[in-house]
Amino acid sequence: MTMKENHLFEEIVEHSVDEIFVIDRNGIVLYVNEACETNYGVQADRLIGASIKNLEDDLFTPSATLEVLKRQRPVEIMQRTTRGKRLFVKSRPVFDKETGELTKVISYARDLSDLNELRERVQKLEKQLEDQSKTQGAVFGDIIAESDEIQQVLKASSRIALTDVPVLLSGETGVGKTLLAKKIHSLSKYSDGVFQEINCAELPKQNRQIELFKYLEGGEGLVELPDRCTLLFDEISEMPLHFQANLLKTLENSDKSVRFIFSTSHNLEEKVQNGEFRGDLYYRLNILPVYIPPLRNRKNDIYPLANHFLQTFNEEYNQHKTFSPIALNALYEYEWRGNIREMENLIQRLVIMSETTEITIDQLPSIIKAGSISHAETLPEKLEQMERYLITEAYDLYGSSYKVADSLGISQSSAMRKIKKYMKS
Ligand SMILES: Nc1ncnc2c1ncn2[C@@H]1O[C@H](COP(=O)(O)OP(=O)(O)OP(=O)(O)O)[C@@H](O)[C@H]1O
Repeated sequence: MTMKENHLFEEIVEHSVDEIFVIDRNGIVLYVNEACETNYGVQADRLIGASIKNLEDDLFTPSATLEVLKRQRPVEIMQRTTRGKRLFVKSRPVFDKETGELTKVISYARDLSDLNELRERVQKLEKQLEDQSKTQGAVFGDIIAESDEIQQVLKASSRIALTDVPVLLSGETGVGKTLLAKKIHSLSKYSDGVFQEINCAELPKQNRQIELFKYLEGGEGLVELPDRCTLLFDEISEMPLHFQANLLKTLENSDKSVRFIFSTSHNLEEKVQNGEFRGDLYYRLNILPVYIPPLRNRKNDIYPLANHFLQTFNEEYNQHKTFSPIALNALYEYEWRGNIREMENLIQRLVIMSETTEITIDQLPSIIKAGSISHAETLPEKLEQMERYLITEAYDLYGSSYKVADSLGISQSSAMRKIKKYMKS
């Protein structure tokens, strides 16, 4: 080895992150590199010449080197230092080639404290995630519920699910009343029975449902219900008046083997005032009312829902579509009169029909494009909308906060802040 090579070699060993520790056959320290300072808080030259027996317990425990001296073979152990480090130590004996006697023990120690800490943190996070998905899985399942409004609805529903009292779900068309009814069924003691939907507007036309009704009334019907079941009377306000009388009787005589859920997208109270709905039935149904707000009043759900449907239809049609930020922003601004159903149908159509991987604003229906900066009322609202539009458009175009800052003449940190504000997804 040349002088230069020797020097290089020394440097490598000296600066190795792993500690290198060498003792002779009597357990006297011959060499230790500078990693020992971090592991034990003692400088290397104070250790050289010391006996390993004296160092054990004072600096670390147990000693891998002593084990090697005893057993004359390689040893791997976890060691704890008095500085609180956890070291993984590999110790190897070195034998004299001629006599075969042990001459030295070389040990390599790797500090695993950080790794352990990291592992503990990961384990903790995994546990948190598991707990979270357990509660969400149990209560929310596949219902997207980012907004406080819908979380309140879900909380109330999971309490309601534990009772057998009739429930009245109200909200505009497509807000998720049927989905929620199914959720209540799945969380209730009726979940092992069937969930049956009855469309009240269609009632006079459907013989099977009339038969079901006869059965519920206690008459002899062709339909038999299982021991326990949930019946969802969809659009209850559309039920003809003569059926309403039957329903009232059924509810009064119910033996609790059936869970009744009613849904309406109309104002039942108004219908009562107009004489189109029986008041006595209304009060009977309205014991546990649950109102699901329209999507435009719970904007926090828009991005998660859009992403959820994009993912679902991407999987279904084996696609990898994404939304351009500005298209996503237009979905955010839109009024969604048809609520979640409208969004679901639109995204399904876009995933199937879009010819590009990225779905851009010009592929959206013109009503959505047009609305994207229109309905702000006050000056601050209008300014914010304009800013949202400009930021998302610039980001859409350039894809970097630096270029957005440059093109709009603002600082990069301000561009960054605004991108985060307007483009959370
Ligand atoms: N929070 C949600 N997360 C995921 N999907 C949802 C959510 N809410 C509704 N949906 C979906 O939107 C569609 C419409 O929902 P649903 O049929 O339950 O609405 P509805 O209020 O019963 O409508 P209608 O009054 O017209 O009967 C369904 O495909 C449903 O799965």
